[in-house]
Amino acid sequence: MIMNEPPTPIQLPVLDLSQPVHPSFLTSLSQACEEWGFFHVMNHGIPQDLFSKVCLLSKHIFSLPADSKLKLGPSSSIKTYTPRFIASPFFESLRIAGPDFLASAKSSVAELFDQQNSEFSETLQEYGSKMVELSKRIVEAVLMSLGDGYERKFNESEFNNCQGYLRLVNYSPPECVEDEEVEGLGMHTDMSCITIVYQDEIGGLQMRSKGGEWIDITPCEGTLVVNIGDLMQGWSNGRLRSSEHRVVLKRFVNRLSLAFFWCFEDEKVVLAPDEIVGEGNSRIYKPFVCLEYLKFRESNEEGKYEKVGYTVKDFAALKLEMK
Ligand SMILES: O=C(O)CCC(=O)C(=O)O
Ligand SMILES: [Fe+2]
Repeated sequence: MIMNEPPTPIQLPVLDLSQPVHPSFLTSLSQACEEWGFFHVMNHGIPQDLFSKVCLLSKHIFSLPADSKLKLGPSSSIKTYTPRFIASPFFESLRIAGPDFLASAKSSVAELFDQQNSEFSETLQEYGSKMVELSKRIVEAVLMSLGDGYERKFNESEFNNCQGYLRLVNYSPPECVEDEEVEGLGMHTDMSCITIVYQDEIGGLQMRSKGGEWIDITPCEGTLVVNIGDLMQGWSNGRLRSSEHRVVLKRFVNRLSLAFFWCFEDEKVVLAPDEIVGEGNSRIYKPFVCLEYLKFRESNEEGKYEKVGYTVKDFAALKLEMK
């Protein structure tokens, strides 16, 4: 009998921020960004205690009664909360927007509690500002991986006005499920330049290969997951891949994640610089305004997360003339 070989586990590169990036590492980083659009980061400067604290505070918020949480959205003026049954039956999230994470957290907290809960706002402020610093360092490494000196050329000029927001996500445990695999968040690409994800020890995040195979991204203590988003795919003329991913849940198991999205400013015109396109290569996207793309995505995917098919390709791909 011929046994099928088990699939080779994918070893995504781990960017180690405690030391200068080695040229040989840049090769694996650029390969991973091109092939998978995913990699890990370690020695990122965010202490485990801070993750634990943010998770604990998030759990407390998600455990509040539904009518309290609904004061934060989706129909209220503040709109920071996405309840279950929008993205999926299991997914609920709270958004804290930068650059003033403190003010953003405070405005949600003020709706939820009679008294000021300054611990929540201050912790989220600390987490948000650390994530901003981390995002800048990661973008720098990604630019280095694209070519010698690109971080010096483009980091300031193109990425200086980026902004971040944080999504605290709670996945309720599926109970009676017929299928073995339950999607907590269906297949999608992120609208960001890069996304940095902390997932708890449960795991469940999966990336999709170019061939359509789902590959587990197993949690590893001390590392964070980084993925390339659509804005970066557009800006890099497709050299960096914004790959589809999803979250699968285990029966009876609750899952929590913290996703940080680092994005261009709304008014930015996203256009790959000539050097990034490279001589002799065709431009595959027309220039587009960041906010217009975000609006395009929002108008196409409300309540349809599991069916997401629209990406930067649908929005900005140039129809190449056949020769
Ligand atoms: O929950 C996760 O691990 C990932 C969430 C995600 O992909 C997203 O919010 O875009
Ligand atoms: Fe995502």
